[in-house]
Amino acid sequence: MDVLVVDHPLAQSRLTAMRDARTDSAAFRAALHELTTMLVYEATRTSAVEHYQIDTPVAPTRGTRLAAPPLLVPVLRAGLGMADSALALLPESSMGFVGLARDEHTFEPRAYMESLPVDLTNLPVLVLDPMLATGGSLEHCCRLLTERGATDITVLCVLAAPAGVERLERSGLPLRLVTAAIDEGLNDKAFIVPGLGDAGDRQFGGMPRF
Ligand SMILES: O=P(O)(O)OC[C@H]1O[C@H](OP(=O)(O)OP(=O)(O)O)[C@H](O)[C@@H]1O
Ligand SMILES: O=c1cc[nH]c(=O)[nH]1
Ligand SMILES: [Mg+2]
Repeated sequence: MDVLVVDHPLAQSRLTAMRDARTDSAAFRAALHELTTMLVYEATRTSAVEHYQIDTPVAPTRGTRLAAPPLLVPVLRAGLGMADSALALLPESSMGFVGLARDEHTFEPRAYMESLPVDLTNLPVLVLDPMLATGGSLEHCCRLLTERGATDITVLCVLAAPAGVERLERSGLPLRLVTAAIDEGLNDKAFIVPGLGDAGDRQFGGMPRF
């Protein structure tokens, strides 16, 4: 699996703001928006392009656009905070949604929402979820996508734990991972260490578990 760590100083400064326990929800969301812009920019660096003819005010010239704008798939809740900035950079993209909540005791993802196109053949997909911890949630999401024919999936996250990276690698799914950092590991509650806490709660506040 191809793994890209975006270690640009501007990306790392947004990540630091997100890690800092003193950062309030508004500032956390703002840092996530800006960091997502940088992650999308790096993730699409190698995207296929097509050329077409345009006229500047001075002369005809060759224009460039993405050959196939990717389907964006934020994983609810935490991935919602990445959706707007990704769509701003990729305005021709469509968006699908997957809702997953990790069980606090088993750490297994529980699916509660799935809104995706039926056929993803020949469509690149950009999955948005800030956290790759055990990897259970993102593996589940990516399987939903490959069951619909996706063969070109880029997972965009803010933080990854080595266990999650290994799990995605072992899954054999057609994935690429773009992240701002790979952290030390997981604690006994399967939270990333040093991490940033619960990315959903830090954006939107705590919520009762089902
Ligand atoms: O790699 P894993 O061990 O599966 O953990 C990562 C998942 O946990 C978080 O979501 P969470 O279940 O907390 O839901 P939320 O976004 O609603 O807070 C995060 O956004 C990932 O989806
Ligand atoms: O550290 C973690 C692990 C899973 N989900 C989060 O939001 N944070
Ligand atoms: Mg959460």
